Amino acid sequence: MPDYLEEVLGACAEDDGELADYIPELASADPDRLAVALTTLDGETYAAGDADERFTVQSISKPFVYALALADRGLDAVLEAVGTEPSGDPFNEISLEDHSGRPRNPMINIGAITTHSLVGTPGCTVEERFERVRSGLSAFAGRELEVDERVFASERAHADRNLALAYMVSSRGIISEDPAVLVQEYTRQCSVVVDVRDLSAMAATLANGGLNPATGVRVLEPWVCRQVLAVMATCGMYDAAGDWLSSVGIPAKSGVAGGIMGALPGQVGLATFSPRLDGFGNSSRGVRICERLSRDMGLHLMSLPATGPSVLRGTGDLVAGDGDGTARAVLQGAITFAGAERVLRELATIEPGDTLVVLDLSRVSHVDDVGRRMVLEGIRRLSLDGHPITLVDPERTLPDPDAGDGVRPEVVDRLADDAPSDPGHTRTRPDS
Ligand SMILES: NC(=O)CC[C@H](N)C(=O)O
Repeated sequence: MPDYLEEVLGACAEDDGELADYIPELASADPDRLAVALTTLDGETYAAGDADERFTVQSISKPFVYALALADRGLDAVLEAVGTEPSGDPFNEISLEDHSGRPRNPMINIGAITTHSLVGTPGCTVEERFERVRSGLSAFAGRELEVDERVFASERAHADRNLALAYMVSSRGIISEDPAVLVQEYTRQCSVVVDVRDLSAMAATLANGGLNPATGVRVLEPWVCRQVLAVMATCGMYDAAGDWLSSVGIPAKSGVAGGIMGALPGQVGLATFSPRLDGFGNSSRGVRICERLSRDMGLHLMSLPATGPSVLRGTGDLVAGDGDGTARAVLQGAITFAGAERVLRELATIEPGDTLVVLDLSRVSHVDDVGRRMVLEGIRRLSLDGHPITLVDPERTLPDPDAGDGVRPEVVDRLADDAPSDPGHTRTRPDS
């Protein structure tokens, strides 16, 4: 992986675009810095290039602060103030919905300024709210992040446009606090300092359903992650969001200091840094690196492998036992809707009767809620047809297998007549 990342940086070294200069301090950045990092969902981070270079998070803070607002106030309260439609406009436009006056989405400035006002418990002080933002961003990154006071002061002195946006939102009655204070605090949020390792850890936390894979800390509930990733996918790259989703296919967010952060749900978090920006305000080389990573590593959200058909091991047919009429299905991988449907279709071929049905889950890695409910419904119906059922589930991937109607299958670690498949790796029963 490190060699590959070096190779990608080499291939994307040519640069074009301009430094953001509407924030004077950003114009003094070294424009040639280039870095990439990638974090797996078991917490391994790979980095290449100027990975120790620090820069301000800028707009990449927006999805994370949106997440904190959702966690603190709930979906309805946040949706009342900020929409979820791509604006098709540049990041600093006055993009308000005509009918409601809401900012169109939380990834553009006008929506992000509004979102900042929703963080923390209602009535908290400005300082408490900012500490919630700072410590929240830090939890995503897995280390304590701080504000770059120079960039903060520099942007604060040139914040007329954001002030205009905040006054527009205020005039529509969406915020009730002083717009000047809100812009100041939003600007402070944008001035938090990160490097590419931080950003890729933050991205990996989103990709991992809210659990920081490096620290093991649960930062968000999965529903918040899903909401944030959906809005990133449609709005994260501003008026280039459609091109980005079709060419890269990774929910992502860029910042004017030159960072890009991308989170591919269930797979990986990644980040790039290169300060020169394209006409949309996205890092030029960062966009090219992400395109390449996506292409090389097959990271496009819309090209997921089929998981359903392979969930039944072997030919997929029920395996008849040693002439004793036992029906046995060996399941493997992740059981979500598509896999559970496949399992149910197979179980439905079993004629009513009193033969034993064995469902072997010892090779199952994960069962989601719908997979669990579907498998349990299959068990319930088999039981009503007269079959005793045994679940081989040494890892308890199917927690609390209560199928309703008083049906509770027998759960065993392995069948009595089964030799352990790999004596070197004896499974132990988790503490109950
Ligand atoms: N695109 C960005 O990164 C914009 C963030 C910047 N702080 C601003 O509000 O203008």
